[in-house]
Amino acid sequence: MRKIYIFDTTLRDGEQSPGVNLNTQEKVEIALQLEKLGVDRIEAGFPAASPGDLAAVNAVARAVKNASVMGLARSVEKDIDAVAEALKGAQDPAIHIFLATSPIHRQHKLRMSKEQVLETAQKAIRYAKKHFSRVEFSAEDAGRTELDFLCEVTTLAVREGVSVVNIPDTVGYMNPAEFGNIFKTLKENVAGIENIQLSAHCHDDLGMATANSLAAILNGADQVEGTINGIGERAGNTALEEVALALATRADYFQATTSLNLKEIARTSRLVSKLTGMVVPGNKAIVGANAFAHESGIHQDGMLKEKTTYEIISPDTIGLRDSKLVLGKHSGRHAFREKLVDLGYEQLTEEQVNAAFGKFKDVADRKKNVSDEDIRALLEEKMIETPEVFAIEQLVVSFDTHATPKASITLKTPKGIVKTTEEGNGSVDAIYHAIDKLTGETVELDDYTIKSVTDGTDALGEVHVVLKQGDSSAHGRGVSTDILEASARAYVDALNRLVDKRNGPTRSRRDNVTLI
Ligand SMILES: CC(=O)SCCNC(=O)CCNC(=O)[C@H](O)C(C)(C)COP(=O)(O)OP(=O)(O)OC[C@H]1O[C@@H](n2cnc3c(N)ncnc32)[C@H](O)[C@@H]1OP(=O)(O)O
Ligand SMILES: CC(C)C(=O)C(=O)O
Ligand SMILES: [Mg+2]
Repeated sequence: MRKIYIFDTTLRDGEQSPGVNLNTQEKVEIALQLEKLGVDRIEAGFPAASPGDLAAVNAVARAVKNASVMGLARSVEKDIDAVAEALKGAQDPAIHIFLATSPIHRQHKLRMSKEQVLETAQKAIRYAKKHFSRVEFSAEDAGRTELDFLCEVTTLAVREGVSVVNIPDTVGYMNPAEFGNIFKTLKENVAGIENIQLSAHCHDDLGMATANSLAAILNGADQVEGTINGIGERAGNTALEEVALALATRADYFQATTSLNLKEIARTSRLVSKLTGMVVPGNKAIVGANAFAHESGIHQDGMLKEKTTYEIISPDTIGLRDSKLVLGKHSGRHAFREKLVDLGYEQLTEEQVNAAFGKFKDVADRKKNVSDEDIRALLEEKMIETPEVFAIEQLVVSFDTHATPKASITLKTPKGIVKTTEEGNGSVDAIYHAIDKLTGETVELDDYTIKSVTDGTDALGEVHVVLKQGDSSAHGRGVSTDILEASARAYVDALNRLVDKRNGPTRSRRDNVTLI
């Protein structure tokens, strides 16, 4: 297996993400985690950018012991001096200098001819070599540089004794075939290329950074540059975790490996996200919250039978505990039953599971994710099987800050389906008036409590009421994503229990199940 060197630029190119600004302490914290992850090279910043960045790079240089710490410089002496200053005290320092080589950059930005570019690069490399034994040279915008000129620049850099020539696709313009061909061409045409390392530095403007980096590896690149979570200028850089996992998962194809301790990937990703404030999208490869989550019934069934049906990477490879089976409206009975067993409801009959599953699908239609608490709440309600003397068929509530709240209820009663509309001091009061009228029961509301059983605005609300009727009282509970519906259900549940009590010994089947 060929070793691919990992050059992490989270603290430099990653910090170039709009809105990201890491202080010294944060840079050191990330650098130490990158060291644990096992990256070979850490580009800690751009020391000429500001005294603060110079100090931060210096702090990183002094803290890190097991990776080479590097700083970036333009091909100008004062930038190189700043890197030399910043890397004082580093165990294994190296400099990264760059100069754009593409016609667009030469003409419009640098305003240099090809000859001036070659001359400037040569002078800068020579100057850098006075301070550093290891110099990396980058031909900025290499992707849009004429191939013969890129060969010329690389030949010069090799001749001047750099250790690494980096080929950046600065604007993410390349596709894998083209980018791979650059490496093949350099390998075949640059004298002495075998004495240096070739590096790939890709950006993700067209979503091809990882693919381009892998194409570079297949065509001879020794090093890949990138960032954790793919953060960076504009659409970001190559996500290093993607390259590392592609190499590890498809070692059969790439025949290459890295020195990364893959188990540190999840932790590193979380830290970088926390300190940069760059939220990792849920569907992000490898480190997104959904990367090891399965929602649909067919996939969950496959996962329960054999994980490799739907997972090419085991979550524990990157330091996560387990895959997640997320219950939602696409889930099926296999996953639902598994969840019930997990939650301690293994004694339920097939009939009870089916009834609970139907209820679960109702909630899932209204809620993005159905949590463990939601399921517990649903089951507890389902399993207390008091005979349903009264049942809500429909509830319509009208609320207006300038009018009296009204509730229209359609109720199933022993006399048939009945309907009424009543007003109240609030929406719940109107609902309870309407239910009183339809049931003909005279009760007193002794207690009413409401709580959210799960998180978020689409959480399940749980309402508890206590109704008194003469000497008798009964507790009722209702659960719904809508608190008015939960209130109505709790009230009707309590009424049913009162009637059940009045009718003598319970006819409910609640003894079959254990309530938690
Ligand atoms: C592709 C990349 O990611 S490159 C790295 C990008 N990162 C950064 O730019 C972050 C740090 N940069 C900074 O803090 C500032 O830009 C500084 C301190 C480097 C320079 O600031 P200023 O002196 O104010 O110059 P400014 O940024 O406005 O312009 C850049 C100048 O550098 C020149 N330049 C750009 N790249 C290079 C290079 N590799 N070598 C030499 N000169 C360069 C530009 O042509 C321009 O020169 P000009 O002033 O003669 O027109
Ligand atoms: C400085 C260079 C390597 C860079 O970040 C780029 O070209 O994208
Ligand atoms: Mg870059």
